[in-house]
Amino acid sequence: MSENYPAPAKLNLMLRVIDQRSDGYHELQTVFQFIDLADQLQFDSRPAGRFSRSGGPEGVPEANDLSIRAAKCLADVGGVHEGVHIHIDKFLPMGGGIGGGSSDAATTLIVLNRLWRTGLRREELMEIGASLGADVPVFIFGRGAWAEGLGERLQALDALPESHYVLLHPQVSVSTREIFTAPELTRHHVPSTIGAFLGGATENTLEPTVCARYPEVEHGTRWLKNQGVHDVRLTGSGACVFGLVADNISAQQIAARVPAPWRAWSVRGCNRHPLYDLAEQ
Ligand SMILES: C[C@](O)(CO)[C@H](O)COP(=O)(O)OP(=O)(O)OC[C@H]1O[C@@H](n2ccc(N)nc2=O)[C@H](O)[C@@H]1O
Ligand SMILES: Nc1ncnc2c1ncn2[C@@H]1O[C@H](COP(=O)(O)OP(=O)(O)OP(=O)(O)O)[C@@H](O)[C@H]1O
Repeated sequence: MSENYPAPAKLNLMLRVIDQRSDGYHELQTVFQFIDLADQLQFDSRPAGRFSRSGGPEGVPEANDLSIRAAKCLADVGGVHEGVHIHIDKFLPMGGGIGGGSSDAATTLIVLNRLWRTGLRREELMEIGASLGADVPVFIFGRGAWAEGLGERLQALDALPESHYVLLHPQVSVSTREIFTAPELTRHHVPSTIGAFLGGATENTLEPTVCARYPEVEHGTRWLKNQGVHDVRLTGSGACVFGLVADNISAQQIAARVPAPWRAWSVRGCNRHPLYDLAEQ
């Protein structure tokens, strides 16, 4: 039986859209923190040119899976004459704003770089990651971070409180692309600072657009607030919302009360990716 490798989710503890570039992408400021909720991946060697997947996200064809795309990119860049079978035990909701697909891709790059002995440095893996999606590089960077640009200019924040959160998925899937292309989205905000974030400026400026288009997200936010959860906000482009609680027990009690079909978890912030040392050369 092959080894299990985690692909943890992330939260955006704040997110601010600063500007729109001429190619349509948006300049952001955001704070990333990992959480202890993860997909689990297994890798089995296959002959050159053979790439396959089992398990994994429902409705995503094998060839489009970000983990398979990541494996193929690494094989190309590294001149690898091997294939791989990837099994994904999927626990992270899709279109949840917690970076499930991106994290699967990052774990694939980190693990295959070892198994295939491609010997790429962390920065090189991050570059491959950036070609797959804006959220991939931070999972390879492996530390809680302040991010700018599309999320690729990263500054480690190792002293973020590793708080307990309740994370709620209101059973809708939000397309990141839909939110960023929405005509009503406010695209220009005055840049913030790490100091302002640490002082409590934790707004996600995508939230009004997401809540207007997906009322379930607003209902989920209200439900968490009614349970006494503090500082409730959207992560990424949603659909998940999360907020602070004092400890694991309170988080579990609140999560257990969540009305179906919503789902909720007691999670804890982590400033280090569980595979951080595996990516270090
Ligand atoms: C919202 C965040 O989750 C915050 O961490 C990320 O910025 C989104 O990262 P992601 O899901 O990896 O997004 P990508 O797959 O790279 O982009 C999906 C689509 O969102 C839009 N997009 C994404 C990121 C960005 N900074 N500006 C954009 O305009 C683009 O239309 C793009 O086609
Ligand atoms: N292994 C994978 N797991 C999940 N989604 C995948 C995967 N591979 C490709 N995808 C595609 O990526 C899309 C985004 O999925 P993901 O779970 O990363 O969303 P998200 O949590 O909203 O991400 P983000 O916060 O990065 O916007 C899915 O709708 C799916 O089509």
